[in-house]
Amino acid sequence: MVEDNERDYGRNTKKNVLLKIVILGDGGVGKSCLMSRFISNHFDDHNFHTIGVEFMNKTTEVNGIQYTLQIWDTAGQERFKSLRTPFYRGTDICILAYAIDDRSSFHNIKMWLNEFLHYAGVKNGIEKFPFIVVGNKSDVSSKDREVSYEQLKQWCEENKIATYIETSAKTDSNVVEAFSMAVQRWADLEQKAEKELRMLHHPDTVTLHGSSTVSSIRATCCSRFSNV
Ligand SMILES: Nc1nc2c(ncn2[C@@H]2O[C@H](COP(=O)(O)OP(=O)(O)OP(=O)(O)O)[C@@H](O)[C@H]2O)c(=O)[nH]1
Repeated sequence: MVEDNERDYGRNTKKNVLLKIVILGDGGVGKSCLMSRFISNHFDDHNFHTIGVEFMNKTTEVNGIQYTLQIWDTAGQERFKSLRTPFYRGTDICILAYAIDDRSSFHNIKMWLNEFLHYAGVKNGIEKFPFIVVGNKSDVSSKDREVSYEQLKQWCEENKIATYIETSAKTDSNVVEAFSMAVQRWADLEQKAEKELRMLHHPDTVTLHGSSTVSSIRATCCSRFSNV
């Protein structure tokens, strides 16, 4: 995560959490359009390919916590690989995008996942990193659809990715929801990691049968204080 002096996750909801998000996927699936729909609620029917990377910031609130999202739109074309991969390090959330009317972009999600894992240096396992798979262009007619929602769901289950959604940058369907889901997933995993860390440093606080971690910690604190 990008360091932020104001950060105080989980305690003071008025403070700001800064998160770096990268959007990966084949050229033409709509990564730039997803970013501009989310940032400025704008859709441009252009056909320019991104070269290298571009990033933009947006402040948003999820579950009462304020986040500044630094969103990195990357070039999906193979020839730009060396320009985009150096920017993967330090990423907090990875959006893997495909277009629902383009089967090959869906099959390539695995390649994008592996490229990200390699260059971002993610070592803790896929299930511990906040990935979200986004099937864009959900506005296309059913005769043009080449990937079903069921296939998306199944692929994510097989690949241990808990968060997925279909969007349309064109009609503004589920775009804000996709980013909110991604942030929520990050927050859930962060909370889980903090809990694990607490357990590691205070192993004596979690072994009381039938009591929650919080009450176990409280119980330990009280007995320590009462000994003073
Ligand atoms: N029907 C439809 N078209 C879309 C949608 N999102 C993007 N497009 C179109 O898809 C084309 C490619 O969109 P981009 O956002 O440039 O795609 P990209 O993934 O950023 O492509 P690269 O920069 O080459 O990696 C453009 O012509 C967009 O207008 C969508 O939700 N629905």
